[in-house]
Amino acid sequence: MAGAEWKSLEECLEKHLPLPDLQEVKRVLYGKELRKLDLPREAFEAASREDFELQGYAFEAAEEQLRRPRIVHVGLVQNRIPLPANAPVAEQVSALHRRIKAIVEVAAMCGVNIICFQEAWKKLPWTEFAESAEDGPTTRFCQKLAKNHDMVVVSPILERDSEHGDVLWNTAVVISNSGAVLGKTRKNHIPRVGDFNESTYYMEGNLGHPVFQTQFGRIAVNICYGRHHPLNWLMYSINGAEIIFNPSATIGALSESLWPIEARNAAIANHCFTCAINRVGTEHFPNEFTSGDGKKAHQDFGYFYGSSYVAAPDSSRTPGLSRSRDGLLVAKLDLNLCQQVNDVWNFKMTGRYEMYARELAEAVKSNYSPTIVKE
Ligand SMILES: NC(=O)NCCC(=O)O
Repeated sequence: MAGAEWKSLEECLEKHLPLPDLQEVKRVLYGKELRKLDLPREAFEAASREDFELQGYAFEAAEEQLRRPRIVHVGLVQNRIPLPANAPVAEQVSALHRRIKAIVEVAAMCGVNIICFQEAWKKLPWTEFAESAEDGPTTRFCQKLAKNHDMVVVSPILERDSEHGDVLWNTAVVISNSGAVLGKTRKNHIPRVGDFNESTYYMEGNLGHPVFQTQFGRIAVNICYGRHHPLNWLMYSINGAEIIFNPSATIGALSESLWPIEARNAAIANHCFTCAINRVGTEHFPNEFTSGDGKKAHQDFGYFYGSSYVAAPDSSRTPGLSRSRDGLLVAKLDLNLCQQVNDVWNFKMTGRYEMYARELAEAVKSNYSPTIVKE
């Protein structure tokens, strides 16, 4: 399993494939080649000074007679944790805030309207990271960023809900570009796979599938492991999401072959844009742990492979950010594309939701027996 030394799938293809083959491979793997965004020189200079990758791509939609283009620039941020996992909690938080601030400043130079960070999660002693979604230090920090840069901020945190007995949740706070907290959404599906046994970390989300109306479009957040659940994406889409962010923390050995497929498939199946964001690097913990999966005790989860990307309803997608570096991916979207693709493929119209609702309602009953026709 490659670590940081294997930079990206895209770099590998470009290095090894002759141009005509490369073009066909890109057509199949990426839908089509997207135009690179002409981002400001100062943004590239700042990104290089701060040592993170910056890439930008544009998704186009057809011109319409009655609607003007609905252009929005999204920013996806992937990063290593700046300090080791056993550094004092307050120092880790400040270092993360400093790193994010530097990246958000570059996003502002690139005209980003909505920015989303990667997933946040951990257990003891990292429960000390947990904070109020409404007025914790990270939310207050993000409110300032949002207001200063006129940018919607999606901020995944570990939430401590002190109004309900200090319950911990894996939460994304959505902050309007006015600086006001628009609301929050919680991770609906908690992984019980390999080392990612988060069932002892926090509870399954209880807020359903909220969609947030922002000045730039309707957005939702499907947190990490939720991306394996097609119905989770579906419900955000049924509630009207035009862009679904998927802040994640996942490692190569477990999910790298799933990564390019799942968010991209969700964009296609739901006539919306999806933004898949993964962290970078290997994180070491002071104590060994096992996950009862037959593997030897170890002190890290494995390699978080970055590779953040944006996918569109017409099956096109951006290349991924690198597997090894912090990065900011800027994508220019025309939200008109969602309805345009819907009008061609009609997945909502042909979805037969009433039939599935009826069948699922039966299937979850304890006395259900599956319909299997036998000779
Ligand atoms: N953070 C998290 O839910 N990780 C689970 C692993 C995965 O979904 O790939």
